[in-house]
Amino acid sequence: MSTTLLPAVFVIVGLSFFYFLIYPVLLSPLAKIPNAHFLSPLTTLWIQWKRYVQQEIQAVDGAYREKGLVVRLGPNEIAVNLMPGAIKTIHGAPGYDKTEWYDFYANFDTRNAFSTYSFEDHVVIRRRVSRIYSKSFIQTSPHVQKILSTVLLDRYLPALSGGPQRTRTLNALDLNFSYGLDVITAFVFGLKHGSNFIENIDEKRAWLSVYLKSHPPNHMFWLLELPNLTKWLGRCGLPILPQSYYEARKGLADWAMKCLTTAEEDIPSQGFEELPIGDSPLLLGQIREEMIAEEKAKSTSEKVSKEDPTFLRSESRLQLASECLDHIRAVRDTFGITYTYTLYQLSLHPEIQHKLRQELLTVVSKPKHDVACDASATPLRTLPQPSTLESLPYLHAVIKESLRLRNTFPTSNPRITPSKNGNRGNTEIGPYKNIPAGVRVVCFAYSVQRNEEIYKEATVWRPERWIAGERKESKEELRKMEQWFWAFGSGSRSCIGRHLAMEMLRQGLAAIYTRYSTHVVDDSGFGQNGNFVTGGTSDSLTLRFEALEEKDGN
Ligand code: HEM
Repeated sequence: MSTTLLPAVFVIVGLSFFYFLIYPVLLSPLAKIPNAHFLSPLTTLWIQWKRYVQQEIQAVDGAYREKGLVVRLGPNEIAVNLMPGAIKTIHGAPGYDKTEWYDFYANFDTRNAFSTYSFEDHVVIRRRVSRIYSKSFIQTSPHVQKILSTVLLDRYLPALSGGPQRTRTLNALDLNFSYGLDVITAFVFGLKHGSNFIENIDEKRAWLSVYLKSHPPNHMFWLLELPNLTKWLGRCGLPILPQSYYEARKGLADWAMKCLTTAEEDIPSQGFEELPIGDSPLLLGQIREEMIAEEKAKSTSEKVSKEDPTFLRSESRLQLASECLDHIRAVRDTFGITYTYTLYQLSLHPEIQHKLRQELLTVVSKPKHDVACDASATPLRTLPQPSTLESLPYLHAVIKESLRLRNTFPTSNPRITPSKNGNRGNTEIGPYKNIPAGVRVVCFAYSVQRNEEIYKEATVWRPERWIAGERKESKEELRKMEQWFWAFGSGSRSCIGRHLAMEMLRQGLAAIYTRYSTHVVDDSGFGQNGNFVTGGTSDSLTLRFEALEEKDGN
């Protein structure tokens, strides 16, 4: 080597040594944070490997237990399990933006509320839909009530009907996926254009199979963690993802666009809520009207008219479709699993099931002769009042406890520390100060809601912990439990569908437990492997539904 090059080599080696070793290990503000693994300050290899083998939550949860509630996962990444301050700031304060991790959730290559990066862009999209997801709308809209009563009373209960034997054994997970999807697709497109997966089982199987191929569990690591590398390798002829993934994504997008177009054609000029009750495409119609108003405000042309379905510029239509499909995905990935988990726990705890039934029967009269024993009987046409169900403490406790232990958001939903508004380098997370901009932060509801200091016997499903007069916990302990409850996230990017989800959970449980008792037949396919049930083809929970006798539960 020429001697003139030697100094340059020394400088490069020295700088590399400083940049890759001395700075991250000793000088970075993150160096004060305990390392989840000894490699963490140097490389992301350890945590990325855990993600690759689908052990991320277990690895991070283990690190919290050993090292404390804030741990360092990589040179520029930390995990936080500190409520309420730290997590509610990370998931709530402006500036904690999203990253390319969310690119996967952009449908039609177009961002929606969930996948927008910045707080500012998100506010605009979220504002469009907040009215129809508000609690008052969900609980009073005749359209929502009609959707729920159609799906529950005309489809779900008949599916449980055991005929003269009065008993039916079935895969509850499968049925509950259909319940969630039938409700949300009707909420998005109207009953007329939504799915009827409960009754059309083959159609449901085909849809779920396409869905799973478009969210391939064994390839999610590449899609979420390394989206750019994955794309680039694909372009270079080294595809990581199977061809079936691309076909399924296209299939799902085509399905959503077809539903959207046919539902849109039915929207009358007076407005989407003028359609027959239940047929109104609430989500699609609401976003569309908001977008049209926004475009009208921007447009100089007088031709702007909502009667013209081609009015929305193509990019707005893609945004509309992207949003609609995202809400369907959000339900597919959460609701059916949480609801099934609730039925599972109630089936494992007959005494709690009995208490719940007694409470429900104080406000809902037990149907004397209905679909529970005779599918041809005229079903009851109405559901209990939403506000009445909401006031039942035992029902509330059962749901809350189930959401605590299986809220089914098994992903890290990362955010980055802010770089704007003079915050550069001044971010504080728990006891750690001067956290630089652009640090990736992950938090898991799994760990938040299993903190033994907050929830006694945290891994035990015990609804009583939430009930005044029945709990062992003091008022102060209850206040803390409420503070740490994080099933729907927090801040402006928290779950927009929480009131709909709660309504579906309450009405679903009331419909079942005033008519049936449930019993576990086979739970070997339901989350027994320590991982989350994400609805793979082999996941199942077989329950037996036994119609109640006249004397039962009273
Ligand atoms: C048990 C049921 C559900 C659970 C546990 C749940 C949980 C969550 C959580 C934790 C988030 C926040 C993610 C983050 O911080 O990045 C979220 C976001 C979201 N959820 Fe839910 N969810 C449920 C049901 C629903 C339902 C029924 C809908 C819609 C109809 C829905 C629609 C959404 C949407 C659109 C977002 C993104 C919101 C935004 O970015 O503004 N979810 N959900």
